[in-house]
Amino acid sequence: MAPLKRRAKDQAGREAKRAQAVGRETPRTESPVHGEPPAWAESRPDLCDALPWFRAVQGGSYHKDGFCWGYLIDADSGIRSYIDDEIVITRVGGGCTKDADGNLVLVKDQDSDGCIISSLMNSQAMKVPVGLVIGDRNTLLGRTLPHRYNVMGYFRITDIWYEKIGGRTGAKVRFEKLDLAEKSWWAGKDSPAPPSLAERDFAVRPETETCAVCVRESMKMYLDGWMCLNPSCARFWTLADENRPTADDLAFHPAFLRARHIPDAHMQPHESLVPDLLETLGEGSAAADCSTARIAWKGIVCPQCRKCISRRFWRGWKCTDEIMAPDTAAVAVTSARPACSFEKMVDMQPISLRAVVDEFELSPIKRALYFDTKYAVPLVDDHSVAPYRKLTYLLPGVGSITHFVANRAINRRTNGPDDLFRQLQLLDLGLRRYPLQQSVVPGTLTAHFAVNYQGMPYKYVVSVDSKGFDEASDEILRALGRLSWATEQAVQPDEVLPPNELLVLGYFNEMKIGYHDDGESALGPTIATLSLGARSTMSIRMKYKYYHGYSRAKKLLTDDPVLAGCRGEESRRTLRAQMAAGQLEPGQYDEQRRQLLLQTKASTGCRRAVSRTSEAPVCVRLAVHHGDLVVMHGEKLQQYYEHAVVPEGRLRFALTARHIQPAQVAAGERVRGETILQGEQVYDGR
Ligand SMILES: O=C(O)CCC(=O)C(=O)O
Repeated sequence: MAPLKRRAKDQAGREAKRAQAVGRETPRTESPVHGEPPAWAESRPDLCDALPWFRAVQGGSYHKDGFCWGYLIDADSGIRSYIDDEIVITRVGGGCTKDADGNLVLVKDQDSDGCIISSLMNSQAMKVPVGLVIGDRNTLLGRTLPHRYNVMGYFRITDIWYEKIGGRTGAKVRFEKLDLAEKSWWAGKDSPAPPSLAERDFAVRPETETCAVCVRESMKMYLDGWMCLNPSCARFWTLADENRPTADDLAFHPAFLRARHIPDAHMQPHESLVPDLLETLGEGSAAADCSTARIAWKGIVCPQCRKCISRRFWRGWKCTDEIMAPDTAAVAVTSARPACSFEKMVDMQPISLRAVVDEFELSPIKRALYFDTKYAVPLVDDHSVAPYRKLTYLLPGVGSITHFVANRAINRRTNGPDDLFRQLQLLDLGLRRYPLQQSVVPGTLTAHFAVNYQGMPYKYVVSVDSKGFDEASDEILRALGRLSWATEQAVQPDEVLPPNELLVLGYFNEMKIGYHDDGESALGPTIATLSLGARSTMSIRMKYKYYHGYSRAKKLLTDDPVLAGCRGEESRRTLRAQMAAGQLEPGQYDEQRRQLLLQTKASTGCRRAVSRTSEAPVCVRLAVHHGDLVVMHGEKLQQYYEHAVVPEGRLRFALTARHIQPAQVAAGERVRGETILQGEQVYDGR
């Protein structure tokens, strides 16, 4: 085989592999495009993180504040959709569901009350250009698109109208490219240049006719004849030739497709198509100023290869990354494209505690505590671990949560929380964001940074190699000393398993960790966390299935533990007792539970009205401050309950220590886990 031909064959094979790896059909061997998009992405979260005009991680339209800002044209643009080098005609989303073949079908009539339609109408009326993105599942264009998501350009909305689609009224929109002077990058390779502006006939327009019934004008959009396009008219979507049974095979009128609007200097987009976030963040001290701000952990468009990249690293952005979302990683492995070397690391100057803590004197002499009776009220112990205040929340038969409340003396002590907060910022801990394991949108990253020392990969994210404690700094080991101390204070002596694993989480402004549990099989039942920097709120609630007694798929629990505070608790407990006493057959038990839980509208025995689909109410809520320690104990606590943490300031660290059963760690790795704390690494509780 001639080398060139072989290369082409290899390329086609790679394309096919790539498509398979990301779960798509093999792209048809379509004609190539003429150029490269000004920005592109391999995952939807990357795209939306980097482009302010397209923040919609789901759905085809990004609309906000009443306007439509961005639109995605992907696999299914609906019947009578159209695309060429300058025009896009597509369906308007909303009111659809997927049929058995995955095609979107309208389930209700669309009208201008819908937020997508009204946002498009507003953008048209107020001359707001809309950014268009084309996905490589679009087959209408008939050309091979270079990336999964490709930014096309800014378009104006020229027409929004209604058609009859599958017996329903559905809206359509026509976009026209704003810049008619330049050849579109998605035009066919070697295709002729577009006519110059001087050569164009801007007068071409389809004819309009007035409906004899509703007296409204409609354009003659279809070659097959004029129709009234007013959905409230009796003549809507009816060709003059009424003998035609359906209007499904209509073709657009050439004048409708050829019509172009004279460029309008006043029609300017709100934002750049490819924004330069890095330039706005500045350099040196200016950059340090906002290094943890919400805007500083948005994505950027790589200035070298134009890929949209999320901020995965504590210190900045890297275009090529060894850990990616499953679908994007597959692309990286099989893509013929050489890896881009671009990276931008920010000068992260330490942030003072003053900048993240709102309290007048940073830490209280002794924290005054108030407990909202909406949530569990703890046992308060001011003596046994003074100077800490010890708050214990007991979940009978399940476990406990112990909150060690710090104060000024504890925090200010040399190498105490105040020092640790600063020291951790000076270290290069290797914190980064990972793709969430279970996420509706593949490639979604955690909204916090993480690094794991020894042991089990962090369950909340994809598996990652952890560092050994032999690589841990003195600061990390001192934190581990505090966490070991807290574990010993919170747990009965015969139940203490010393922590041998530590997870550091870092939160910038507006970062958080959503509801999850820490119940990995190889982990002991105790989880201790040291909190540094901004205050946070920790919420604990029963998992959905234990609260309701059935899974989200409405499958009854086989073994219902009937936890205190669950929905319909008393009745569920009675039924379980009857079943245990042999008064109910298993089938009767299930039937009665089904009636109680799934067939009644509202639950009984709850403190608030709940629907059959709502999440369990928060049962324990902790205000966790700088220097505080929280210990969760009990295997069942992780099995039955879940927790979330939402910080409030510009920077927070959470250091969480757990015990991993050594048998679960590969033999060669165990030595890395030895944690012999020395000298001041051992904490004395002061
Ligand atoms: O940020 C925190 O305080 C808690 C982190 C957490 O939930 C975890 O490590 O599982």
